Amino acid sequence: QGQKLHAKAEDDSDSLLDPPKVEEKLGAVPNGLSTDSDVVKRESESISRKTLRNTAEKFEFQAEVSRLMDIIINSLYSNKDIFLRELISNASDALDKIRFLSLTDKEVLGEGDNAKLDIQIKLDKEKKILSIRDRGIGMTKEDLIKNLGTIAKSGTSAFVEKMQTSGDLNLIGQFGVGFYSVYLVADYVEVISKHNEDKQYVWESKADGAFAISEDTWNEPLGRGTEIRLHLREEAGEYLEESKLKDLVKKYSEFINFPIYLWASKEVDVEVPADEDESSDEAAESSSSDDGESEKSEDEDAEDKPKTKTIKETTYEWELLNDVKAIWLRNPKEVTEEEYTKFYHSLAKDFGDEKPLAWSHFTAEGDVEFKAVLFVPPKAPHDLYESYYNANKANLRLYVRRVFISDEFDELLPKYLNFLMGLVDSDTLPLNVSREMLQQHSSLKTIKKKLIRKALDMIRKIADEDPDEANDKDKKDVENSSDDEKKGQYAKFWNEFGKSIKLGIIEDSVNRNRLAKASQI
Ligand SMILES: Nc1ncnc2c1ncn2[C@@H]1O[C@H](COP(=O)(O)OP(=O)(O)OP(=O)(O)O)[C@@H](O)[C@H]1O
Repeated sequence: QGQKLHAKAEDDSDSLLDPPKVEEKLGAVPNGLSTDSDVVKRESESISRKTLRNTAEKFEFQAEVSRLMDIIINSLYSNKDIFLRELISNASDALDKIRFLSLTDKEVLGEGDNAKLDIQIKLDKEKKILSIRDRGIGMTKEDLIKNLGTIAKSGTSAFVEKMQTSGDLNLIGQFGVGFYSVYLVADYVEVISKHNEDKQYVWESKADGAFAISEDTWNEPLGRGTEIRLHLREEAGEYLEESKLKDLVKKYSEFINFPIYLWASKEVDVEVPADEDESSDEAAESSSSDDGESEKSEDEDAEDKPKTKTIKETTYEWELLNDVKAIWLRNPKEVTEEEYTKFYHSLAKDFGDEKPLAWSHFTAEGDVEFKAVLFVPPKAPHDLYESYYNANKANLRLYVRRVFISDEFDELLPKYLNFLMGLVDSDTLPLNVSREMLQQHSSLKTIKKKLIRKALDMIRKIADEDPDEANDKDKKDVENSSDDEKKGQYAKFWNEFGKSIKLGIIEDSVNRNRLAKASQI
């Protein structure tokens, strides 16, 4: 549980929070404010700034989280881009969660804009603020306290340790602490969040060991969801460039299943009156003179002079940055090796250079219909055997008719195959039932059976295609395959996952023979 330092820490809160000036905060309001409402907002904010300082609750980060943040803040790691990928991935998870809840309770989505399940990125060049907003599930005050600082996840210390040896921050998402990567580029971060069951709150921290939470009475109401505002460090100015953000979204967030928009500038040609100043002066005069002739003389003017001219004007609009496409719905023949590799990286949150050792993309037909993509990762996850008997360790994402349901269904694969990554999307399973009911659905057994068969075939194929394993007759049909690439793959597989196959031989009597074949090394 987080340690609350001061409930009413007026004196200290200045140094901790040092909230941006009134104008700064206004500058970051996502949809812009009209001049009229500016005044009202300014007023309400200057009141609430006091409230913020008076009522801000301060918390200390859990020790491991603090260490992690120190490492990130002081990191010389050059690939700072990864923070955006982590934030978008969190936004997408939050959207998946609310969409899932809406299957059994439509009301949770609300109406109008609230029901739009998208991600919005906005820049404020002047104030150097980058904000990412989603209309996902949002966080209650309690969630903010727990999730962003006080409860360290099991991956936190594992990641801190890993960082000390490898220094590779790229792996952060795999350890479940991706959020903190924001401090690679920002020195002050605000998380504004609204959950259906709570008020709107602001979490803020300068990564100096503490964070603060206040009820949000000054920002625009979010309706539902979360907005993360990054007050960028001086040297992180590149993230205020639209082109940079567009490239990053393309590179890292290709497989996000929700639209990602950027509030992007656009030069447009606008027709304006040729000599605007003059004519408006005249118009002003004529309207004030209020004599019957004024209209007539304006018309005469307009006939003599060119009426309009074209000027360039900058306008802003939401630009869609991604194709919301589900790779698993495509014909496997049309998906390239590179696309599978990238898809694997995004599923596994593993953004190294390594390709998966194998994959299988198939459609099952018959009583139970589903599509699936399975991957054998190039490396075993850091905690594969540590948590072998724990539930909720499955790495398969279950979708029903393209809607993400859960990645904690251990009914889909036996434990010994938990090292596989991938997803299953079924049209046969019902959409509008609770997770518990789904878990008991009879189709799951059939899905599981087929997945195991396909998984074992895929593993068998690693051996069959590996020239190093060429002591049996099936090798002829793979002679033409890219031998070099396949060479040594099976030994690599065995090294990483051999223990799982051995456990399978003990645990899965039905597939014992198949498993024995897969372990012919
Ligand atoms: N945009 C968001 N909306 C709702 N909850 C969020 C959001 N961002 C973060 N969270 C919450 O904060 C937690 C911590 O996020 P963090 O990125 O550190 O870890 P993670 O999302 O669990 O793992 P990963 O880094 O692998 O995505 C999340 O598990 C989630 O509960």
